[in-house]
Order: sequence, then C-alpha cells, then structure tokens
Amino acid sequence: MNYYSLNKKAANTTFADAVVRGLAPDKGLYFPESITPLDPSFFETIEDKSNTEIAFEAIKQFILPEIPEDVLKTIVEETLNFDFPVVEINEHISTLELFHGPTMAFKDVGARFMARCLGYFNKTNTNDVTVLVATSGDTGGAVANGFLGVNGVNVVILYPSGKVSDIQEKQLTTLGQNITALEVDGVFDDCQDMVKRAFMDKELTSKMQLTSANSINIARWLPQLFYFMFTYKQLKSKHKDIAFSVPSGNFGNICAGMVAQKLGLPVKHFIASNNANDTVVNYMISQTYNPKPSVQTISNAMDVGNPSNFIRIQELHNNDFDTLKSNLSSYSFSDEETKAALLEIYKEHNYIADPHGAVGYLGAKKYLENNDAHVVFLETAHPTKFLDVVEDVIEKTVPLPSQIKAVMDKEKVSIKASSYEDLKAFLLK
Ligand SMILES: N[C@@H](CCOP(=O)(O)O)C(=O)O
Repeated sequence: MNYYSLNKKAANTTFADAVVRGLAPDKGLYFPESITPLDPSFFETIEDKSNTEIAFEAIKQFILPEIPEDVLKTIVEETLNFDFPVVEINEHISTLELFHGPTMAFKDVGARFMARCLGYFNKTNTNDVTVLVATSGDTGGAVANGFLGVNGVNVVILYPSGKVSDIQEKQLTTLGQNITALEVDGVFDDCQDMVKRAFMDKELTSKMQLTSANSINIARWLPQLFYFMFTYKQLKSKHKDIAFSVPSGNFGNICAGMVAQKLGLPVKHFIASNNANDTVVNYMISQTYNPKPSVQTISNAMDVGNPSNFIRIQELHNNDFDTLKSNLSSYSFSDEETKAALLEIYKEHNYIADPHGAVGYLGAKKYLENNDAHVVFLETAHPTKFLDVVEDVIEKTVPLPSQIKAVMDKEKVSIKASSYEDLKAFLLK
C-alpha cells in the first residue's frame, strides 16, 4: 500500500517510508491510496474470530508486504495482549473500556503497534531514529512505555507544564533510558507546533532522522480502528444500529473508526464529544475551520485547539460537508457538565467513569435525544489517571490498579523548554 500526502505536494510513498518520516515533506499527513472494503462474510462471522484475527485481517491491506505476514501477525498479537470489554450502562448506552493496557489509556495500542513496526524497519536501517511526540496527557505515557528500550530509537516527549494529571506526568517522566521528557511552557498546541516545525527544519533533518509518534503517524493512527471492530464483535447479536461517541482531542481515534466504517463495519453514526475545546463543533455549525489555542479542562487529553486529524476526516468524506454531516455530530460540554455526568454515571449506573468517558457519555445522551441507536462511548482512560477529580466528584476512594501504583513513587525527571529554539538545541546536543 502506498500513501499520499494530504497537502498533495510531496511524492507518494511506501508504508515504511511514511512511518519513518511521520509527516510528509510538504508537512501534509499521509493517507492510504485506497481503502478496500472487507468481504461482508468477515463481519457476518466476526463473533467467531479472536481479536488478533480481526485486527490482522483489518489492517493487513495497509501494511503487507512491507512487513511480512508472519511478522505482522506477531506484532498484532504482542500489541493486543489485554482486554477490550464492552460494559452496558443502560438499555441505550454502553461503554468500551480502552484502559486495560500498560498505561491505562487507549493510546497503548497505537504506541505498541508503531514501536514494533519501527523496530522491524530499524533492523535494516543503521541510522538511529528520533521520535518526537507532543502530548496533552495520555499519548506521552503510552509512547514512553511502548518505545522503552527499542533499539536505535530515541524518544523525546513534549508536554505542557502543569496541564497534565499527576499520574500522566509520572508515566512520561520516570522511565529514563531512551525516553526524555521536555516540559514546555505553553499548551498542547504549542508542543504539537514545535514537533511539526522540527520536521521542516532542514538543519535538524540533515543531521537526524525524525519521526512522530502522534496519531499523525499512520502506524499510530490506523491500529485504533481495531476498537470499533471489537465493539461490533461484542454487540452484533444484541443491537442492530450502533453509533459511537468518541471523546475527541486530536481526532485520530474517531477518524480511525471512520476507516473501520469504510472497511465495511456497520456504524450508524459518529459523535465527536468535546470539552470546551470546540473547534470542530464550531466547524460543524459554521463550515469554517477556525483553530484556536487550547483551553485547560478536567478532560485534559482532549485539550487540543487544532486537531491534526480533522483533515483526514474530511478526506474520508470526499471533502464534502453534507456527506460529513450525515455521518458526524459534534457536541461540546463544560467541566461542570462533565462532573455532573461523572456523578450521574456513578449514582445511577454504578459505574466509575473518567472525565473523558463522561464527556463521551454526555455526547451519547445528546445524540439519543433525537435519534435511535445503541450508542457506545469510549472510555479512553482509567479513572485513576484523574484521581483528584474523580474522587472529589463521587466522594469515594478509588482503588489504584497495579499499573498506576508502579509509577506513583517514582521521581519525575524533565527538562524545561520554553521555545522551539530550546527543543532544537536539545536535539542538536
Ligand atoms: N490526546 C493526546 C494528544 C495527542 O493526540 P494523538 O492521538 O495525536 O497522539 C494525548 O493524550 O496526548
């Protein structure tokens, strides 16, 4: 499979090259040249397949033969060695728990998958690769964990100082080895802009191979389509019309769900559930894309003012607003509404959500006001990653899982960076 740049000014390229570059030379995001629907029998018999069989069948057209079939199977198996349960909240709403991996956030799948792809390509590539990643909370920890000790790969994580949760900060600043955390004086979008600027900096790129482990990288983005297939497997026999409410920040996850839909997955509708960072909500009303600096919220992983993947979503809908509108609704919710939802989910349904899941729950409820479907909201991270907020709202102590306990007492190590020049100086050193 070859990939083209959505800026249409760079040459098409292979999966390997797109992964190693991260971003195309014209600063565009890579996009697959074709998406061929799977045979309908795949979905008819999905309940008989294991998660790894589903994932392998769904992703192979994007990767083979550059990674051989047996290696890709192993990558998929190693990536997916934890559960993805769907939990019913009520008759009309369920949640897909995406927090059973090592860093307890949905990013684990993409990070582990990409790390293994890069590890494979590095066997024949003698040059070290530097992975730059911007995080508003969860990506950083997942990438640190997924890439720890990968041969020939150095990881530099940029995160907005004081704007990630304590646990998230521990997860991305305490591993050492080939992982370095840069604490940026700014918001997530500043971190993302610094990463994108580094890719265009000829002085840097002439001296080192840079790539990204954000969802702008196809190997981080595409595996997220698995979640939507795993949900269908679990709900197919119970519900006819399934819609997804996806807590959205950089919009990679929901966009991957739309790729699953292009592959033939029956999805009635997508709901992009946002916090106060409502760039896409406004676009869906005004048809004007007006990115703005992100504002800080209690669902911090979604504090993104200029979602990178929205351009891929438009491409998937042939850049046609009416087509997009028939498939996507987008709503925004305040922190107060999010806290009220956390409490409601706990009190009425005996379920402890995290702030991002609570935003997803609100999106599901809003959609159901005027539509019929069974809506699955994605629980993108474990509630204990946002311990202060969750315990304060539900007035209950939440037990800590082993993955969280493991980082609690480790010492944070980070380097302050207040400008692009600081990042560049660090990389050149
Ligand atoms: N929500 C992210 C921000 C970056 O998103 P990504 O999926 O493009 O890595 C985070 O938690 O860091």
